[in-house]
Amino acid sequence: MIEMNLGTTLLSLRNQKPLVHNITNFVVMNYTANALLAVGASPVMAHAPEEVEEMVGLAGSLVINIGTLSSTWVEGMEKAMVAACQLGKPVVLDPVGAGATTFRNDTLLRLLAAGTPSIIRGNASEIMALAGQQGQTRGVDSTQFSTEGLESAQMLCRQLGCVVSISGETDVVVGPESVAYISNGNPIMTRITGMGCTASALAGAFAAIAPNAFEAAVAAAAVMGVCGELAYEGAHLPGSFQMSFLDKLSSLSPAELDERVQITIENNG
Ligand SMILES: Nc1ncnc2c1ncn2[C@@H]1O[C@H](COP(=O)(O)OP(=O)(O)OP(=O)(O)O)[C@@H](O)[C@H]1O
Ligand SMILES: Cc1ncsc1CCO
Ligand SMILES: [Mg+2]
Repeated sequence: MIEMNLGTTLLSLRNQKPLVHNITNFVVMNYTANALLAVGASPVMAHAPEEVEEMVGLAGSLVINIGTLSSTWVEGMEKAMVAACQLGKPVVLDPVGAGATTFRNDTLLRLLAAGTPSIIRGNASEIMALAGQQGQTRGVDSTQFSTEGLESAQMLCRQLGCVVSISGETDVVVGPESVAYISNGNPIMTRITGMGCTASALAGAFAAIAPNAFEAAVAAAAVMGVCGELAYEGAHLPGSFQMSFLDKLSSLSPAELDERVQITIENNG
């Protein structure tokens, strides 16, 4: 069974301060950059096709989030994906709204043809839609429980050769050998936009420094969940919770993470 020391991984992130190149959506850009800074990483947002290849060269990892697409952005995402894969840099793909529109579905096919992400992180509806299962995607919020996406995630993991992380009440992280269940967090996290996008950005930060993609995805889910719980202790409404969550990302100690994380790891298959 896999041994993981998440506190040490968090410490390593803060010591190494990886540069995370984000091509993400207009809704969450500012919050995501602040979350990456708060946890101890260094964010850069850059989507122009003219510069993404150079930026990927500087970064420790790339996060592609398809939340608010346009044709020019897709061109930038595709170029960045190719460059990251050529350079061996980890890529996190957040398939926001997968299954909702033809444009999103076609874009995801294009990106997956351009390269293989290290981690795909989405909610259950998105992961099920990406796997070709008839999910019930309406927009960007899930209509399914995370555990309902397990088979889809296992299929994507096998077919694409990447880690698949499904967020929700329990976060389910599917790797080639193991499946991790992380049951921290608070339901208020669904009342604020962009918590999933933040989870993907953190997965990018951890992917830049962790020994493997599975550990990176687990660390991101654990930090999200534990900080969600800590933030809720002092802030019960969405506005103050959002600010408190950033504070907890920066004040969370490695020991606190190890103490509070609720994780079960099983063999995959
Ligand atoms: N019911 C819940 N209880 C506890 N934590 C939750 C719950 N639902 C979601 N979370 C946590 O909230 C974060 C975001 O997950 P969610 O599934 O809402 O992402 P998402 O749908 O992609 O969000 P968005 O698209 O708004 O960014 C994750 O860290 C997840 O663990
Ligand atoms: C609300 C919303 N719409 C497109 S992207 C986004 C942010 C959460 O995914
Ligand atoms: Mg999302």
